[in-house]
Amino acid sequence: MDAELFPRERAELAPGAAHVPDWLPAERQRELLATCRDWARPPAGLRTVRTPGGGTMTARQVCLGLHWGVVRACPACGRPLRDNPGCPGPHQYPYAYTPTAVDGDGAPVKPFPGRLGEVARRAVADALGPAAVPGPPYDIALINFYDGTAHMGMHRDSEERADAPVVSLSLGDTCVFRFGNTETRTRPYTDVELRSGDLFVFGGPARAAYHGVPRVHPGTAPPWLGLAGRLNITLRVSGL
Ligand SMILES: O=C(O)CCC(=O)C(=O)O
Ligand SMILES: [Fe+2]
Repeated sequence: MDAELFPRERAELAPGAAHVPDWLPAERQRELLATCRDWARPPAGLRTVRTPGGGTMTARQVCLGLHWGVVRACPACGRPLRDNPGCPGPHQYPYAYTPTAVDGDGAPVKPFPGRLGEVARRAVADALGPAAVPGPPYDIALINFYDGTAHMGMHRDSEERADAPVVSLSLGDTCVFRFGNTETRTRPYTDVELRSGDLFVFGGPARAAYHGVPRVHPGTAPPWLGLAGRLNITLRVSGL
């Protein structure tokens, strides 16, 4: 057993940003992992994400509800985004949400299951209190798979058109999660360890904070889970 000398405490990193260790019981983690494996299958399954500069992200991803990725044209009006500053389309160049895996196999994205929305609402209530639970339903999941060498640079989750809290669930290997500020990709930031079963929620004044995953610690997943690597599931309200 990985008995802790001191139990890990829940922590509010900033107003609106909370880390709740061990939120998901072992059995729920196993179930969620099994469904992630189903979602990762084609069509519109796990893919390597291209970045605007022609590179690729090291974490691989599958989306539910709406597909997140780099687009060349406005999903609303079809014109090249750079030529289209006045378009009311729901995009923020060069990333956007689209109904199909435009940068993958082109298939329609898998639906967002209502039960994940319930998980998200419970998570927000537990982490930030019932008043923080948003009115509109959660309708997007981004599932990122990290092998031992993958990481994610500092970024903001800004393609949504709603300010509902982002709910993050982690499975498998422990990682360093860097939670920063709303102004810059650099300091001040706080590094927290996210382990299998941990919940992290950021909403309110922390919703637009930069964050990233500088490191995964390979081989640290709980042996009973049966996962080599790390999965992170973020649940979001699109507002689209
Ligand atoms: O893997 C994580 O913990 C964070 C993922 C993330 O920031 C994202 O999907 O936008
Ligand atoms: Fe993010």
